Amino acid sequence: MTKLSVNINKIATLRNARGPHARPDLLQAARDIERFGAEGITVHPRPDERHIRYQDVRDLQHLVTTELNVEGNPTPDFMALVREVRPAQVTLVPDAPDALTSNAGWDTVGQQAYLKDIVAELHGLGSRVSIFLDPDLALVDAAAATGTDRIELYTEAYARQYAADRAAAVAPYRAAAARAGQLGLGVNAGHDLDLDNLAFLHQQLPELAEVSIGHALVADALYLGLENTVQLYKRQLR
Ligand SMILES: CC(=O)[C@@H](O)[C@H](O)COP(=O)(O)O
Ligand SMILES: NCC(=O)COP(=O)(O)O
Repeated sequence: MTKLSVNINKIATLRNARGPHARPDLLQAARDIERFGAEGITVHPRPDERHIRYQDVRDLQHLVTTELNVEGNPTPDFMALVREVRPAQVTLVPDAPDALTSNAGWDTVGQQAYLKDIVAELHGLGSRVSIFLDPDLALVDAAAATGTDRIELYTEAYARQYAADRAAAVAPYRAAAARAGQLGLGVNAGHDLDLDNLAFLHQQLPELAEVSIGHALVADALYLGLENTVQLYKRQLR
């Protein structure tokens, strides 16, 4: 079974347009998303706190009853936050502070020693660790050597190529997921997944443990409603 973790960054973006206590109520949205059937809540606090604020992560830790997945670059501030919150899963993403959104996976070959230390510290906190990376076999092999539990396949390239040639788009992801499975790594995926491209990825990657989806899901909810949208995404994963 592939779990759906809903990324609520964009709900925070809407709230922040009117200040920290404005509507929509982020915490209530997280509770409702779980009630509507999501199996996890994902947040990606960025250094400028333009959507998820560090305090949101602290608050969510007390109310999420499924799994809280906290994504980010393991800067000193991020590490201080996860030491305090001890999320069920930490997804390491090498994004620059000024990145509009995540735009690259880890170089697990060049940064293996660094990642190994971070993974060990996160394990000491009791968190499962996932490393965001492109679907490249050498990167998967090097990720395994860091001691990470999972990888998160960065699916922007898949999403971009999907309409033109979905078989070609998914091919490197199939190979990377299969290699991860052989190495005993769990496989997550995320970025730009939507109601068009999700079902095919799920069919093609039997190893897929979890997808984290935010931008498209929140945009769809404007038209379809949040409850209906969460259920439509879950249906793609059957
Ligand atoms: C890790 C990743 O793929 C991102 O998609 C992400 O968490 C979304 O971040 P933004 O909501 O800031 O674009
Ligand atoms: N890890 C990916 C994620 O959380 C959501 O990405 P997106 O659906 O907002 O592109």
